[in-house]
Amino acid sequence: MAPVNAACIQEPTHRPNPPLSQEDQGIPLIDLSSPDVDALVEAIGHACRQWGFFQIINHGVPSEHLHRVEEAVRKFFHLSPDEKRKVRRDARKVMGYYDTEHTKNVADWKEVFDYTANEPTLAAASVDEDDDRVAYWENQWPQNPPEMREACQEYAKDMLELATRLMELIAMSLGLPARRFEEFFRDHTSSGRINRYPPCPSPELVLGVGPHKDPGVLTILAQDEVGGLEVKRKSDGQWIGVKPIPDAYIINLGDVLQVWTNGQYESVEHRVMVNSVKERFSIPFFLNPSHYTMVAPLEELTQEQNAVNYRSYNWGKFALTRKRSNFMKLQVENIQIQHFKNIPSQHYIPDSPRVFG
Ligand SMILES: O=C(O)CCC(=O)C(=O)O
Ligand SMILES: [Fe+2]
Repeated sequence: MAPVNAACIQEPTHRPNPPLSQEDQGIPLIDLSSPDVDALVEAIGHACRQWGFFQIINHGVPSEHLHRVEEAVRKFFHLSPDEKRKVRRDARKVMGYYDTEHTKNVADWKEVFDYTANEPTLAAASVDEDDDRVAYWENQWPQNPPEMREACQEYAKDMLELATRLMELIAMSLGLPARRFEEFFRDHTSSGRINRYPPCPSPELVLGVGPHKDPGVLTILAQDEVGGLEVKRKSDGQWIGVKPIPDAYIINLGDVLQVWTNGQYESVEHRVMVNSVKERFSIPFFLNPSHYTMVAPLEELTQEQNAVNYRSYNWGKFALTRKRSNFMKLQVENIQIQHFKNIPSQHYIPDSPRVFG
């Protein structure tokens, strides 16, 4: 087993504390096949407000599609490091394999494969606010195993369908028309990811993924039976283990939804613990808007609340800034959604890092 690299070691206050983590204390479980739409919308609204995190069952995604991805990626991750690095992600090619991701400047104990769902994806070329040039993200599929490409592409279609349905339910839970969010996804920048967390000789010192909030609209996550994901409960800040449930998906709200709802719904911090015995796989799908979307609180909701709680920002530039900071260790704090929060009677936030560029 590879020894723990110093770059992965968490500050003592961030280290996992397995004996204290309580599994699944009330994380909502929602049956999407319920014929009572009003009750479903109410359950979704409640879960979004109280937790920002919930699990769904009977979601309509064929389980064979997920199993096909699981089998293919297991073969891929068990190839030699040299073989995997043939499709390595770098600063220019933003999709592919990598094993150097950092969350908030500490290296994660994991390896990853990323692919874009809408290929080629129209994206921002630069983090500079005055630079309007666009780039196209393309996928790098491994030659081995050859079936991985098709399995992931088929799965991405399922995820988009499910995400569209969830966004309709979320819109209704806010008293908005079901298709209120549709306009933001014309050239969506959604992506799929496979996380593999190898067994670790010192799981008490590291995290598979450090505490973070997902930056996009929402995440649909499949986890295997090993467990390790924890969510920070909004009501008391306790870390709660998210119990693996066969055939369920975990949904967590991202920062964009927090801003669109003017803070009515919040993205929630989560992290991943690893263990010394078993490898773990998780398969998230990140629903993201078109790169040119100016993310801002929806007018209907700011009128209702008579306040605008966030400044608007360009999604493509935000996403690119975050992608770069996750890829290497930086000397400054990386960009976070709280930097866009409006503070009454204050025009700027003195200690915020430079936002773009
Ligand atoms: O592995 C998990 O359970 C969660 C991973 C995660 O939070 C992420 O990839 O953003
Ligand atoms: Fe996450």
